[in-house]
Amino acid sequence: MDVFVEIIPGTHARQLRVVEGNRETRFHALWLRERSPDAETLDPRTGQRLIEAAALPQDLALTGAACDGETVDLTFSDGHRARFPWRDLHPAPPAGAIHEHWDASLAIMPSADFSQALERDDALSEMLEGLERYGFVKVSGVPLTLDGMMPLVERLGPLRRTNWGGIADVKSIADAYDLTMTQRGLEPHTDNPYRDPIPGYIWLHCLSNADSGGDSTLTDGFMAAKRLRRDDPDAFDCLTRTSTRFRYVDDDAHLESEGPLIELDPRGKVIRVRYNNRTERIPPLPPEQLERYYAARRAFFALITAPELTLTPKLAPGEMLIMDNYRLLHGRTAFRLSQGVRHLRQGYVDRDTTASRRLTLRRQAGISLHSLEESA
Ligand SMILES: C[N+](C)(C)CCCC[C@H](N)C(=O)O
Ligand SMILES: O=C(O)CCC(=O)C(=O)O
Repeated sequence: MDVFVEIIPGTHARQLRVVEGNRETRFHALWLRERSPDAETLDPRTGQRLIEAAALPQDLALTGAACDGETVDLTFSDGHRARFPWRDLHPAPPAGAIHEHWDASLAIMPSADFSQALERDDALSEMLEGLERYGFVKVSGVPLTLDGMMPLVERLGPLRRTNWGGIADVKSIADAYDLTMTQRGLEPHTDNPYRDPIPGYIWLHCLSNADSGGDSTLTDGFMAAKRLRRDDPDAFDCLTRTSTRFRYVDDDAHLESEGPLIELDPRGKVIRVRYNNRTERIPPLPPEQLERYYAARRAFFALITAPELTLTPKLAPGEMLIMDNYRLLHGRTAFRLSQGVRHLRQGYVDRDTTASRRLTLRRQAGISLHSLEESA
């Protein structure tokens, strides 16, 4: 296979081309200089940068480039010499989209076994990769104790505490201070968009369910957003540009936050959905804007409640859903208790905590992080 590097002509020697067969990657001279893998540039122990990247000369250029198939040897106009392992400048092509968007036809629900994930790193890794790919995972065999989920939470890192404490009850009670504590159905929603930051992952553990009703509903918000973008681009545009507000108030707390129902990154990729009818308080925008917003929200609501996009698992005692709260909408059907009690427990875990465990498990298993890093 033909392998070579060259300083690209006509770029003031500020770009490098790395070629292997018919695959080529281009690099900026400053990018290469600030990542030079040597002990003056990057601290050998932490990998953190020692030089100030923003203070490098803006016109820094490459003065030499060679490759022997193993190492790329570069020199720069500031006299620096950098040697990169070839594969660091030529990562394997990205392994494809890590997110798989789904609808009601999803054949196999991502699932995990509590004690296996607790005891075996490969099972925990599989659980977290499934969670990343599909936005949720159903865990079986969770102990039927109040904090039964806790040992598995602790495999990842800290539980996020809130004004409701650590792991909290979701149970109907006479004097409900939140509508989740009634026997009402709950529309598909994301949790707590009135917090900042919004909880990353929801862990919802069933201790007992109602005989009739109380089924869970799950919708892939990224799939719904994709459909909206395709079928009603004007509505999509409106929901990505209108910042709405959410509010939760009880005797001890006043929580408020705002953001769009569909949030994009600077490249236009959907990175988060928010939806919580019970607590949304859209500001009094000019009526023309609201007119458009209400039509768009209605179109989005039709999608997140569409049976062809919705899964309806019913949690049995000892089952638990872990859900990506930036992607998934969850809800439940109404129930009526003639006897017994429907008792769920819920906890939150942050996104960085969850991602960190997934990535360290990958590293342990020797799966390259390279393409992830470079595409990030
Ligand atoms: C029952 N307790 C108050 C502890 C939790 C309430 C859960 C949060 C709510 N379902 C939401 O829509 O964000
Ligand atoms: O009761 C349920 O099944 C779900 C509760 C819920 O959606 C919530 O607490 O956010």
